[in-house]
Amino acid sequence: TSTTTTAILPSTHLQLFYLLHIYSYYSYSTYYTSTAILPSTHLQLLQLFYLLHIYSYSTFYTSTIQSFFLNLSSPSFSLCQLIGRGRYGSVFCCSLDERQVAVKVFSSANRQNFLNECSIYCVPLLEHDNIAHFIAADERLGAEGRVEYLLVMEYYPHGSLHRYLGLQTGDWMSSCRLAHSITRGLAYLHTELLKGGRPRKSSKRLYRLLKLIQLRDRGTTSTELVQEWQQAGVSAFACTVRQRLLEDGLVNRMGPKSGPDPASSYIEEQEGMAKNTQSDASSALIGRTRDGGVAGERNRNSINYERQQAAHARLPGSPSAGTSSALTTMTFISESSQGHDPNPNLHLTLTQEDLETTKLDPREVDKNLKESSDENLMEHSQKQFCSPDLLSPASSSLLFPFIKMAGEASPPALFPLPKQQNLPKRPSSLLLRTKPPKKDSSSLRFKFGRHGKSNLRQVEGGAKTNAVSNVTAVSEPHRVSATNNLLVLRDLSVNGRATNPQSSEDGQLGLITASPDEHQPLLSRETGQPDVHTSNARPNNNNSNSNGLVLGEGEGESDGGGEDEEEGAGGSTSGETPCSLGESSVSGSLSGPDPNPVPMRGEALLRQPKGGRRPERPNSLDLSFTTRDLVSLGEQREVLVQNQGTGEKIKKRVKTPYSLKRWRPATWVISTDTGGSEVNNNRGEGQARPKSSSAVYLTSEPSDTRL
Ligand SMILES: Nc1ncnc2c1ncn2[C@@H]1O[C@H](COP(=O)(O)OP(=O)(O)OP(=O)(O)O)[C@@H](O)[C@H]1O
Repeated sequence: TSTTTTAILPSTHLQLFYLLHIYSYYSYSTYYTSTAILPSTHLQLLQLFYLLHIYSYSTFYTSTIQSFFLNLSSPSFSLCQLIGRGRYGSVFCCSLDERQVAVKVFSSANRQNFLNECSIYCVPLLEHDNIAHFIAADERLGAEGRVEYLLVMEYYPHGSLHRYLGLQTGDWMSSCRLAHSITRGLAYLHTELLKGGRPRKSSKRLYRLLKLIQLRDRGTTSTELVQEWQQAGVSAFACTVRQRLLEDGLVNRMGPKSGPDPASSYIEEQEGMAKNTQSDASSALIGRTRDGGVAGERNRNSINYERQQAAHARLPGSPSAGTSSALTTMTFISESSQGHDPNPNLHLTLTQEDLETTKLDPREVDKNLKESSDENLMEHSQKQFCSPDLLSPASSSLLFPFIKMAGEASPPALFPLPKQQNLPKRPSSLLLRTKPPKKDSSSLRFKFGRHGKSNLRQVEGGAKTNAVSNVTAVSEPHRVSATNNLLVLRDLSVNGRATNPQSSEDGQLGLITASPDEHQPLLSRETGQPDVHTSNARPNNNNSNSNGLVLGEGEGESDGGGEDEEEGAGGSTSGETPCSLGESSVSGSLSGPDPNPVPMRGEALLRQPKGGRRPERPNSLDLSFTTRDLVSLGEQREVLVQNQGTGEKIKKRVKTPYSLKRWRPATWVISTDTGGSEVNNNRGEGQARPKSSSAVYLTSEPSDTRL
């Protein structure tokens, strides 16, 4: 197909095609499942590939088969040398277009076996190194004027495995290689192509195409064929007729939803013929029984001899009425047709001859039918491709080589391995996405003040100023983490409000999902606290360092932030206005007795503009973090580390803005050090934990941006 496709596809698409070809080896069989797994872009590519593949196949087969028809029917083509003999035919080595091929010749009596074998080879994607390559099929008149069927395959000089092993002796390694190649082919056949023996739609189409070509009279339809058979007095088996009808797409494999089934009508006709003529007991005229009221428990898809006999017994004068031994047909009936399934009529009629010749085990057939259901396919695919450790060689997935191959052939970002769909749930951690800074995000940026600017930007502006002053003016170890806390502080400050963790009452750590006072307005709780700075000075805080200093810094910076007029307005409502943010957060973050707390960037960020009105609640919470912030954080941290010469980790607790409390995640953890331990000053012994604030944990390394 690659050759064919090369001619079809523009060269620019070839590379993509090959990638998809590899990709398809493990995704094609779960094509429908993949719709849930694959990103939409990949899915589109896969669909494109799928169409191309079908197209290339049909083109390939049409052209190849037609050319072979010409050659096979030409007198130059002759069966040269007999190389083997199987149960259903003899195999010859032939020369065709100066190419050695193996031609398996079926007698007319083995026509059904010929069709079966053709149907296997016509399955798309059957191209595999370890599977014999099918070339063409045809029928012709043999030497004695009898029809014979030809199956043309690639010639393999080593012959069958049995013959090879009989003639050769090999060492251990070559035996292992041999076993591996065999199992690869088998695994490919059994796990990816024919799920339970049911051909796919595309294969059905190709199969039909092939069979139409095979028909001597190419224009013959199945209806005409049936008539032809009837006129000729041919006693056809029901399965054969159905097979023909299936080939031409006149019936569905699953049976019609309503209306008469052409196959069954034909079978009924045959039954009528049998009833009228009462002549041919071996004419295989058994159809389905239509009595849905057969008493007793019946197994699903079981062979129902009783029904069979009852059906025949209802035929007056049927020769089989008294001679059940004359029955040559069995009927598989899907019992789901009597259940709730609206489209259940899975009627597979198999003759006794079929069962004998193909050595079908009814239980196996039943199992395969069940396995071929969509649910089972889906389930199977889920197991195959959604295992948590698909890439592990230890995985039991037989497709591992393909997955591995696909993973190697394609960049992981381009073709991510299928993962189980994540159901939306409350996150236990938030991933800080790196995205380019937006001009304005209406979803979470609040509009404060008269300037119409987002609060965030105002704060950021102030933060930069403060950060510079911090870096230059101070050299305290804890500032490292304080600067890193900017990630969280910024996000918190977006909402213009933070709660004081020290003012909490219930002692619950912020790691819990929801606080008991989740629905209580923060204002009502904190109105008793005239100033948040007062609450910061509570003695239970092991971080209660120099609130006054922090306050002083905060005020100074607030002034510097250019929000004086708003600050004045917010003075009376300091408990609810954002102006108290910075102080509380900084006071929470500075660990240990620090006599010289210094303004930090995070502190400045928390210094919110004090608007005359409360901010609106956000419709969504964006905790995105720009790469620019990361870079700046990293730079500032380096500077601070150099200045301070220590890597002491400091955690910072901040107040949760009231507007955030309703949407905050269960835990906000900034884990900037994968290996490092968290510093959590909320876990202090006997320390009163904040009632409504979220705990923010920060470790030292700024490289990881996982929140
Ligand atoms: N493509 C081929 N290339 C070379 N030798 C072949 C090829 N196909 C078949 N043969 C030879 O012909 C012999 C008969 O093959 P055939 O397919 O008719 O029967 P089988 O596969 O051995 O068994 P069965 O009768 O169940 O199909 C094989 O044992 C093998 O030696």
